[in-house]
Amino acid sequence: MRIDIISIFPDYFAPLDLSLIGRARASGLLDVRVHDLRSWTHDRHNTVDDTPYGGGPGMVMKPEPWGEALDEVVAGAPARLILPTPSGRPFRQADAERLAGEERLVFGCGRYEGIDSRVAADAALRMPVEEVSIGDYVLNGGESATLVMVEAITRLLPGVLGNTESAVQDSFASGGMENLVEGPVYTKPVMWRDQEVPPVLLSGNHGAVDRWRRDQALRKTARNRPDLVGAMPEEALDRRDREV
Ligand SMILES: N#Cc1ccccc1Cn1ccc2ccc(-c3cc(N)[nH]n3)cc21
Repeated sequence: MRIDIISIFPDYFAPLDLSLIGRARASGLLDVRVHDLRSWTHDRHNTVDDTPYGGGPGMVMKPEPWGEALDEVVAGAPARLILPTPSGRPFRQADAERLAGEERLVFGCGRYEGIDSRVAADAALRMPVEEVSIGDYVLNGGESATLVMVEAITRLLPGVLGNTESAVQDSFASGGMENLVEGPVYTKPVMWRDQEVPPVLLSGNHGAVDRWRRDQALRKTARNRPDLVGAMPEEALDRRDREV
């Protein structure tokens, strides 16, 4: 997969040189290229913003640098443009799985009060464009949202997670009945500050461990994410779980 990121803060993406994504890039498994939008400005001050038509607070990102940047970065090769924005469609695990199947993604990171709306409209003449929100809160720009989405997407690519991790068992399994959050996890020592590891996990009884883990996940989901429990089909809850 090739990912291009366009931003006025390219250094924001230094974390993509680290850890699993950094290793995947170094091994050639993943091709991530970060571009400074100001490379496509032509004035002395490298201007990327201007006042909003119709008045209002703040500034809006000018369309010209974006148009030239996308023309050069995409360069006719099929790519999907992802534009983080507070007003976008919610980004979910199912979107991460869907986008992990793409050959090329381009992330356009806005700042100020956003990017001139004609940029998305013009790009949509040549490629699929998605305006996406990572949550109902307002960030200062698209960079953090892009880091979140790039991590959620690329961790699903074959070979990116090491042998000790697995995306298969992740919670938020999209589409299946197990719309559950992760339950508690434990490791050595068996006793720590007067807290012992639940004995079932030491029993070697895999059936009992699986049932216990599912029960704990249901309880945690009911406690922290009642919205997910409501969406769970009745048959997914056995009699014991209905007491949660
Ligand atoms: N647009 C806008 C905007 C509108 C009003 C106030 C502040 C901003 C800042 N901003 C500029 C670019 C940009 C990109 C993504 C987000 C973003 C995404 C999520 N999920 N929250 N915030 C915010 C962004």
